This record gives sequence, structure tokens and C-alpha cells, in this order.
Amino acid sequence: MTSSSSPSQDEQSFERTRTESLRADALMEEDVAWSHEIDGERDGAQYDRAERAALRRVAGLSTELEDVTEVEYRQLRLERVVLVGVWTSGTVQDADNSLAELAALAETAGAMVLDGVIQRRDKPDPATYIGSGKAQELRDIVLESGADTVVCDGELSPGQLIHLEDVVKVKVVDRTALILDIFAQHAKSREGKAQVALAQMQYMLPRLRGWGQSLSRQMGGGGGGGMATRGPGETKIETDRRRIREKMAKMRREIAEMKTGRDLKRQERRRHKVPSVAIAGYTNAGKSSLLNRLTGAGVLVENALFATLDPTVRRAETPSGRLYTLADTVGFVRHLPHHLVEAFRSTMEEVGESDLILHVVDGSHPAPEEQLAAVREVIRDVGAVDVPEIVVVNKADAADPLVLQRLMRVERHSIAVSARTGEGIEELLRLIDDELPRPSVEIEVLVPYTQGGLVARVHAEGEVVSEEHGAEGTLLKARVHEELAAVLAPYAPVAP
Ligand SMILES: Nc1nc2c(ncn2[C@@H]2O[C@H](COP(=O)(O)OP(=O)(O)OP(=O)(O)O)[C@@H](O)[C@H]2O)c(=O)[nH]1
Ligand SMILES: [Mg+2]
Repeated sequence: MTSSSSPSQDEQSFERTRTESLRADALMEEDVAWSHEIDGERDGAQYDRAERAALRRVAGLSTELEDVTEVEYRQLRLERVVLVGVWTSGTVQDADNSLAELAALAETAGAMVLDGVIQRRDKPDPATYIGSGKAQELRDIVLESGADTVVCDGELSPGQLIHLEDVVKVKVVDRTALILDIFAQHAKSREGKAQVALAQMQYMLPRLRGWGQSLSRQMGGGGGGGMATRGPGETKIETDRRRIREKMAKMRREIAEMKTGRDLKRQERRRHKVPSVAIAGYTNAGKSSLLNRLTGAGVLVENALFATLDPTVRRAETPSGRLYTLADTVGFVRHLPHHLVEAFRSTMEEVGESDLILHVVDGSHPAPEEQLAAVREVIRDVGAVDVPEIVVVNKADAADPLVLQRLMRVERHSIAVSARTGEGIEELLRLIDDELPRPSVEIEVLVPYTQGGLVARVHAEGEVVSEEHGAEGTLLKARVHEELAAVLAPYAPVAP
């Protein structure tokens, strides 16, 4: 399609080119010369200028349901949303991916995505996130599409949220609130629920609004505060704040107690020297699928973000018969809200204290490298840098072979698998076996047949080098951990 030269204002505002994702949509300001051949010669500057001025509509984002019954079924939580992103750096593709991920998040939260637009800017507008002119256009899109919520692809300041809401006249939420909402919907365990609630309160605290605030805004807002702006509403907010703070303190204590319970369990596992493997990775990468494939555990797998919020720990066995634990973890996401990282820190510490991390990445995703980097950032954040890592490139069945090759080349310690088809799983199991810490003490013991349980323990917890069944018992040569070596010490054959 050749772009029309200077389309009329009406065409500019309402023509939709959903299929041409690179085409800036017709929402530009009047001053933009859009007469250039889009596919023809345009230098970078022009491109930039056009992009800066345009709210670029991202194609294929609409998840408007065709089946009416499905709409009704979802009606309860259904919000009709328009997504908006500010694109400050990176390529068009990056910007599109980011908005596509926001769409997936919104859907996971139960919303219906009607439209998505991106504005090119050096940085978000301090007042309204997108520029004020663009905010007006966004208002038109909201009206036209019948949306009841705008979702911004970032964390907005309390002020930005208020100002943008004033313009678009529907609820405005940001990426952080959306992720918090999903976590709140998905948390099952008491601890998970408490962690999410804490994070939500933390997020809410500076964003509390009552009519005290609108009052102060009416009275000129922004400036000095002072007695004049201090209405009864503000006092109410102060009371609310205090109540929330008290609740948060209580919640923190509860979480700390629950953590103690989990720590005990972990210590128990450590005492038995069962090596632990943590499966970490970006949300929807296939962590739970992999856990199921490796252990046959029935863990919830869903094509939704953050299907897993409560860490599941399963027992597994290497091909050589050594036991280890395998833990599924909460998925990561770019710009994971800071409050959540804090709230889930204790859960994520599991990753930090494991003996090996299986870092799962979706090989069929458009930007797997970005996902790897985002996850590593959080791993660094929780101080889990010393744990050896195997990069497990999953969904090899669906991935572009060239992308797989690229990842294998860059990631030294990596393997391509498919949790779905089972491809590469055998090899992964062997890799895990190689990477798990070796028990350090070499022993040679003669275990009487009456102590069969000990022989079984050596098999499970150590590595058997040789085993002979003699008249007096089982002659074992093996490598075991110190504690088991101490238990076995009495059975060392006496030197002749
Ligand atoms: N094609 C393909 N799809 C896969 C594979 N592994 C998982 N999936 C799909 O990817 C989606 C996410 O899988 P999960 O195992 O729930 O992913 P997860 O990493 O546990 O996700 P969260 O718990 O939400 O963070 C599901 O729809 C799976 O069916 C695979 O090897 N190939
Ligand atoms: Mg999962």
C-alpha cells in the first residue's frame, strides 16, 4: 500500500491499518509531513520525527472475542482496555514486543484488549506520561472503542496517573498495578497471598486518593500545601495511610513467621544433603512443563502469565540414581515491580540457595535474549550469582532453528529441549547429573544385611563405585557426604 499524501484530518483520525504494523497510524498531529513514501527513501530523522509525533497503533493486539458466549462467561472480571506505551529506546520491534507482552499480561488479568498505541518520545511526559496532545487523542480512542480502562506500559507516578485520568476520563492503571493484580488472582498459599497483599499495599500507599486530594487540586494544586488545602478529606487519607501501615507491619511479621517454617524444611533437606535444583525463568517459558516432564509431577501448566506463584518442590532422581529436589518457581517478567521483588524475596531465595539453576527460556519467543537478561537481573538482585546455571532453551519444537543456534553459541552452558515433545530431556537429565555437587568422602564399608537401610541411603545420597554381596554383608565402595560417612564409620572393615 502506498501511503496517501496528506490525508484529510478525518481520515487521519479514523483510518485503521491494523495489518501494517510498521506504519504509523493516522493519529498524527497536523504538522507532520506524512507525504513521504513510507517504504521509499526516508532518512532516520524523518522517521523519528514522524514516530515522535504519532501514536503508533500496534497491529494484531486486539483480543476482542468473537464468541459471544465467551464474553458472557468472562463478564465478571472483564475490563475493556486500551494499551499505551511510551517508546524511548530500542527498535520498533522492541517496542512492539513490549506492548504485546503488556497485552498478554492484560489478558491474563482477565481484560479484553481493544487497542494499543505507542508514542515515540525521549522520555515519558512528567505530567501525563504520554504528551498532552496525545492524551487527547487517546481520549478519542477510548471513546470510540468503548474502553473502560487504559493500561500504561510502565510504572507511573501517582501524579501521572491522576493527570492522565483527568484527560481520558476512564480508569488508568500501570504495568505494576496490572502485575500485582495478576499475582493477587493467582496466589494460592497463605504465604503467597500475604506477599502479594503486602506488595499491593506498598504500591497503594502513595497513590491513595480521597476528596482531600481533589480538593487541593481544585484549590490550585501542586503548590505549597499549607493550611488552606488541608480539608477533612486529607485527614481521612492520613488515617487510611496509618491503617495501611499498621496492616503492612502485621503482614511483614506474618510473612517472617511463615518463612521460618519454610526455612526449617529447607534446612531439613540440606541436612540430608539432598542437592537442590531450581527451575527459574521468564514467565510462560515452560518451567512447570519442564518440571512435569522431568518428574512426572502434575503441576499447573497454562498459557497464561504467572500460572505458578507458589513454589513447588519435587523429588527427582538422576539417571545414575542420585536423589535431588527440583523446585518450580515464580516466573519473572521485565520490570518486575520492585515491591514484588521485595515481597517475593524469600521465595526467590530458594533459587539463590540451590545447588544448580535450570534457567528456562522460551526459544520460540521473539526476544529470548532479553528474557534471559531480565531474569539474570533479578537473580543478581536476590544475590544468587554464585549458583551454577544451565540455560535450558525450551520449546525447541516451535522455535526457529537459527535462533536456537544463536542461543547455543552465545550461552556456553546451554541445551535445547522441548518439554512438550521430550526432545533433549534425556541429555538434560545427564547434564544435571554432571552438575550436581559430588559427595566428597570416599568410603569402603561392609554393611551387615541387617542394616539394609544404610545401603539404600548410600545409593540415594551418594555415588556407589562398587557393590559386592559377601557372606557377612554388602561390601560397598562409594562416595558420600560427610554426615553419611560418619554414620557408616562403624562399618569400615577392620584392617587385617
Ligand atoms: N510448543 C511448546 N510449548 C510449550 C513447551 N513447554 C511449554 N509449552 C507451553 O507454554 C505455556 C507455558 O507453560 P508453563 O509450563 O505453564 O510455563 P511456566 O514457565 O511455568 O509459566 P508461569 O508459571 O506462568 O511463569 C503452556 O501453554 C505450555 O503448553 C514446549 O516445549 N513446546
Ligand atoms: Mg509455571
